[in-house]
Amino acid sequence: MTKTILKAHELRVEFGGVTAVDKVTIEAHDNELIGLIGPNGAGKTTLFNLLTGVYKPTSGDVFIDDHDKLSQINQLSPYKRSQLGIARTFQNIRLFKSRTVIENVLIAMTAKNQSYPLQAILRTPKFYRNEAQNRQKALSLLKIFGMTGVADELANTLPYGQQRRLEIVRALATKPKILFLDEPAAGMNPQETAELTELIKQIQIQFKMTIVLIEHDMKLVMAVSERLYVLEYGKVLATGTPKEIQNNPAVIRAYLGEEG
Ligand SMILES: Nc1ncnc2c1ncn2[C@@H]1O[C@H](COP(=O)(O)OP(=O)(O)OP(=O)(O)O)[C@@H](O)[C@H]1O
Repeated sequence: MTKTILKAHELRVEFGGVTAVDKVTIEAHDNELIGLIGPNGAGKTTLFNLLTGVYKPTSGDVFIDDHDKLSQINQLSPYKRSQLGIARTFQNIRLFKSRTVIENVLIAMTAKNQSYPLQAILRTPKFYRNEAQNRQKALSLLKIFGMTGVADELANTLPYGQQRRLEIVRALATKPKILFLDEPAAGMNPQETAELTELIKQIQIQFKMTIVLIEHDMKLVMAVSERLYVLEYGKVLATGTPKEIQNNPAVIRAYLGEEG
């Protein structure tokens, strides 16, 4: 039986007079890769912000799996949601640019552990033990992504494609059960996009997590998604497999305009 990991029920948010997300109901299952597509301004990023806690809904609910039952998380902060297993990357890269690659991963790992700052201040033996273990864990994560060679480089010296890759590694370092990727291919060249496509497939196989992906690059999104939701004017216009969506006349019209 497929287990629901994340659910939005009739989710709605208004900014002034604009309803950016309008009664959206979606579901993501265990180990499923969901693509979220739609024309510019359709409400994709706003929906991500509602699901990850940046915005609170005007109405409707967000649920996440918590020990095998769905728990309503409408009022939880992004930090609390990350403790429940939600991680994300952003459209604009948000790395600690003047920190090294491995420091970026370590910061993400320890951010979830509330007792860590106290251990760090007191410099307990446990702190040193954890430090060494975390470094090892960070290095093995970086190894999976072919980044051990740059572990001690400053994040802002990496080429663009690798910075995006590091953002994903950093999100994975929090051991999420659901990963939100907001336009991970934005600004990438075709070679980097092809590498990213393989990377996303590999993450899903190796980490067995639920992934929700916003992406404008149709080749990428169609290659990796098992199921798609199409948003238009803040509403769900269609849902289905990539093949069903590509052949859906309403979706084709939404992308091409009335004459399409
Ligand atoms: N904080 C905000 N205040 C006011 N309006 C907003 C805010 N955030 C988003 N909007 C509006 O909500 C609508 C949906 O925007 P959103 O950025 O979610 O779309 P999108 O599908 O992610 O677009 P894109 O593909 O261009 O990134 C737009 O009309 C946008 O102008």
